Amino acid sequence: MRRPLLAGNWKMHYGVSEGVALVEALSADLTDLNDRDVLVCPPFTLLGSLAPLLDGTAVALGGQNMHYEAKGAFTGEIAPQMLKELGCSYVILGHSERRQYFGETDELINRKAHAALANGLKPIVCVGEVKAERDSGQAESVVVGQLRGSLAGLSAEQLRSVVIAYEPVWAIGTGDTATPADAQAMHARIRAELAALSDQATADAIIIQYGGSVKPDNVDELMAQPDIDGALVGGASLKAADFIRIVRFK
Ligand SMILES: O=C[C@H](O)COP(=O)(O)O
Repeated sequence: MRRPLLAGNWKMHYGVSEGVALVEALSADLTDLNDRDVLVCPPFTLLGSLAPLLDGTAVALGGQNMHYEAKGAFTGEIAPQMLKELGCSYVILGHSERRQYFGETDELINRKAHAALANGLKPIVCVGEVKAERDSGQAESVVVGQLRGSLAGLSAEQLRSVVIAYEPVWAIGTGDTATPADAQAMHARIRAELAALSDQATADAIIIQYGGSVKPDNVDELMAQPDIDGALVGGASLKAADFIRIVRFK
């Protein structure tokens, strides 16, 4: 009943010509998808060039971050409606790189989540523990705390438009993936927490993506887990053939 969402987070990679070539390859191939959703989140500077190319295709467009205010003196920031105007339907919020390098807190991510929903953008709210937290047995409590903080004050109806991305930080860009069993266990814990924050029917409707070194050779096993509903893909989303294979998980 949940429709898988395969998303590519390009992070700070590619200029316009490389981005155009990548989305042309993706949209030319991914024409026959009727049981899954596909999303690319390029740098802000590419959105205006890529939006017209993706219009009418199966590939949706998203931002990698945004500010929660509608406008104002916030040098270097992007407002929700600026993403909407450029054709974005999703926005990644609270990616671990935003938390780690730019000091984003659950409280800030929560403000952004409310602003995204108020502006008709589906937030992909990222959570995940660092290695030391996993090694000391704190992974679940860290992730639950991030969920409670980032999703505070959202109604059940709003939660149905939220996507959660569980990304263990130690698995990002390292080639080290959580085992399918460990990932499934955390996804089930996340879903239980979503039910506690709303109700079971709402929790059962929410897409929970896994992220962290998802590749063509491990996607099938991850996607076979009952609570893994998609992937947030970094490195492997930069190559058309790899991302297409991930989207076409079996
Ligand atoms: O947003 C994507 C994640 O940070 C995963 O990145 P990765 O696939 O390069 O490990």
